[in-house]
Amino acid sequence: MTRQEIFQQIQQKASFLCVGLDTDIQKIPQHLLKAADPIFEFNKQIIDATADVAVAYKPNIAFYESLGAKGWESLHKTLEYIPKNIFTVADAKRGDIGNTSALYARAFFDTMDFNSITVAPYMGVDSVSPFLEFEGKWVILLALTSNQGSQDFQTLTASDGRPYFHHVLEKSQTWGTPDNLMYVVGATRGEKIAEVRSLAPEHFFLVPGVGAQGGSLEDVAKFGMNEQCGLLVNSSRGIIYADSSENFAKTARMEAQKLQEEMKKLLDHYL
Ligand SMILES: O=C(O)c1cc(=O)[nH]c(=O)n1[C@@H]1O[C@H](COP(=O)(O)O)[C@@H](O)[C@H]1O
Repeated sequence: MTRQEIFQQIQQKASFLCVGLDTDIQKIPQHLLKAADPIFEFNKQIIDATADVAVAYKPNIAFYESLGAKGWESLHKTLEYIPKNIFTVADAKRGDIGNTSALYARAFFDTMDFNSITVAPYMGVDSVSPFLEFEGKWVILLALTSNQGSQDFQTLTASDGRPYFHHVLEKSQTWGTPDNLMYVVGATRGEKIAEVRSLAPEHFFLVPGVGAQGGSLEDVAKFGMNEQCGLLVNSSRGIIYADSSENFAKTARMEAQKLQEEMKKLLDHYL
């Protein structure tokens, strides 16, 4: 999927919402446990309920691989079920020496047909570039993450006096382009989003941390939006676990729609 196609979808839906499919067998409504594949059944209903307000879905791979072969099967079925015009993110946070990264890339881009994958930059160029070799696919590189531990390394000062995440943003722009590289920038880092935007004016950002982690959507738009919106804002728990009753999908839709309505206002204001 191209950058233009992602932007078109954002305009059509007046939304830059990514719904996180962090589907936890311990948290899904009890009545679904009777289904042959409860994880898929849950995802299917969430997708049906939110597809008109979501421009992306992000299954977090940990929730699936923790269940072994059955979990991978649920993931495959979920990916197949997502409408083809909606952007898909394999939130796998991979990255290893070159030949291993090449196989991770094959797993998520060939064996499965995800549009993108989250990748950790720590091992450098040869760990990231195998993912960038796939035509039409995207790397979403961790730049400044939403968690507390992001301060352990990402914001440390390098020998030239600038924080490490600045180096990640600058160096990686020699590896990929705004047409195959996005960055993860946590919503919990409000004012820092402007700093990231100044270093990567054209790139799309995947922004997790709105909802359960307390990030402000308004700040994300204020500091991060560019001419093509340039944002995919993720919420997982805030949408999919808003209700644990049989009405979960309806409530998930209401939560997703609330975010979409706020996003529409922000798009009208900033674009
Ligand atoms: O790469 C990610 O998606 C990610 C990066 C980051 O900095 N922070 C972060 O929370 N995430 C993911 O985004 C999702 C956030 O989920 P909620 O906090 O439930 O909305 C989880 O799947 C996290 O693994």
